[in-house]
Amino acid sequence: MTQSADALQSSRNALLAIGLRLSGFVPGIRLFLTLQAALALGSAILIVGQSYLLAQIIARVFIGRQKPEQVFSLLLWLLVLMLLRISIPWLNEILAGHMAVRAKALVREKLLKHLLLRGPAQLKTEQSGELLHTLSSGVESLDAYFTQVLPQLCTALTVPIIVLATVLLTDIPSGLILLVTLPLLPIFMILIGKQSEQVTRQRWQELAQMSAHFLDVLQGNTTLKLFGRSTAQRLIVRQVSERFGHLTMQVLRIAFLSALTMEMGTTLSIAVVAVEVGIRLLSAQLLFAPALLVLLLAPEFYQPLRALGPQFHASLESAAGLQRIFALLDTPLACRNEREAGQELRPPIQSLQFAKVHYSYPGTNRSAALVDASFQAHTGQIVAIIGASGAGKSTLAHLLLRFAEPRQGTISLDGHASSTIPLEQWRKLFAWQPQHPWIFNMSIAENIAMGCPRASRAEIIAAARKAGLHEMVNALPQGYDTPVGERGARLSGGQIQRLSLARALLKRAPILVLDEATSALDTASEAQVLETLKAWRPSHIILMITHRLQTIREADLILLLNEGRIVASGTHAELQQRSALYQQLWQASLSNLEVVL
Ligand SMILES: Nc1ncnc2c1ncn2[C@@H]1O[C@H](COP(=O)(O)OP(=O)(O)OP(=O)(O)O)[C@@H](O)[C@H]1O
Repeated sequence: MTQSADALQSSRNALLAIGLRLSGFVPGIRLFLTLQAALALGSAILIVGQSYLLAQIIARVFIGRQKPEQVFSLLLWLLVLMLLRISIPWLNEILAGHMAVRAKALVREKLLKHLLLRGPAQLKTEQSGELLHTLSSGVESLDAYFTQVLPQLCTALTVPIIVLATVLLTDIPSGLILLVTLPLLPIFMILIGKQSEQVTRQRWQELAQMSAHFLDVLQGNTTLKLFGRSTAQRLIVRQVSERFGHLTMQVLRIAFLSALTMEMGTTLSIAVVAVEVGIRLLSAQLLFAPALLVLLLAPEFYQPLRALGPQFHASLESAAGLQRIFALLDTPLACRNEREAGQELRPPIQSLQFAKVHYSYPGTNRSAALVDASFQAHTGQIVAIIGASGAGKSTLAHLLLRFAEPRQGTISLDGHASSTIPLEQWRKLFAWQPQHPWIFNMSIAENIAMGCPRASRAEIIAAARKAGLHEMVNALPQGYDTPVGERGARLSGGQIQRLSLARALLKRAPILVLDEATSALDTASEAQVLETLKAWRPSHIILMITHRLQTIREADLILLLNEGRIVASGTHAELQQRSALYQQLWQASLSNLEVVL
């Protein structure tokens, strides 16, 4: 009994915790619950009224031998109550449907915003397919929570109490039987449900894993085919599907068992009331009308609890999805939250500074990705960041863009530390061309306009010209309206890079961060891009991460990174004199060797 009470408590707490958590960011939940409770109360009163009228009509016609005309007004009232009772589920559906749509939109928005705030470095630790599953199915599970679980819970908490009070007032012994059998049903249900809770959660995780795996296999289809690994992957998918099927059957078995227990429990309880009422009616201890009222009310007493059984399983399904959503929302951000108030910082920006910046990726035992990095850059300068693969170049850019916060040290713009400036405002000051640009399944113009959604077509074309993309786009039959396919499938690597550069240029931010901006370009296109950057230099700070040393000959400052440290800095001429490592790299790039930096 203690165990069952615990189970009851923990399930109620889980549902309550979900409600409380949701009420934090879905306004109107309290009002929704109040309306639901009011509708449940209305429903309970209508059930009692309807049963009372029916009992009276039958007693008057069959026992009192009254003519139908004499009970006409009662019949009319019965019709009115029946119509009102029918309208309650309809009202419920509208209300709950509306609330579910609103809650889903808000939760999805909040989750997406949180994921975007986590930035690329942190998101790398998640599986895209699993996130997609949570964003779609996890959020959709709110539907069941609002349209089934909460309304049924309100009904189950209200109707039995009103019905019980009526039966107690009508006939105390029958009321006592209902009272004794009442707690047994939810306890049975929750005891069985507790078992299925774990299986349901497991099933959710399995489904999420399966989605993640499917996405991985689909995206890496070409590689799998080339390396002859598609059959092995098919086998893995089959195994995961079989495990998922097995868990689904387990959930269904438990659901069936719980439904059976509920049905048997309620049928037996109703039978006990019926026998007790029948015996007392025969021995004239009870009149016909109250006896009939008790018999009519007994099934109504158990009905909401019976209906709660399947809803309880729906609630477990919702809880598994919602718990994953809350876990994602609870993941601390690697950067300060954009809502935090801070100073206003607007262009133009004169300088940026790294002062003893230190960073190590969370969850890694390896040495820090960036150690004690210090440098200054001013408007009008091109700063080149070079170094071997894994030296920490992208990490430096990510910290500057605040996809992560330094563990130690400060990054500042015009003397204002990043921690004092709201994230959204900070990022407005940067245009970024990432190493692996993301191209959306939209037209070329729409993709470029990501850099500035209000840009006119003329501005988009001007940015494309500067990035050396215009000629190619012009040659296409649909020009700038050409759809580029998923992840820019219809574009070459070089075209994707130019499109991404056009997007960054269109943003007209005072600081331009280019991560391998020209790595996929031919020499002529690269020269064109470098000319554009030279033209932008006077009014911008330009940071270029590159492996191609020829492109940075004219940089004002070159930072040479090695194992997370800036081991040398200066102009090309200075580094030629001072740094043996730089000389080595320069010689290697001059002789056009395939140097893996
Ligand atoms: N999300 C991450 N989690 C854990 N470690 C990471 C993560 N991203 C990068 N690292 C590690 O941090 C170090 C620096 O990586 P970073 O990407 O900054 O190098 P890089 O100089 O830009 O390399 P490349 O030229 O190949 O792009 C590497 O050792 C890398 O393995």
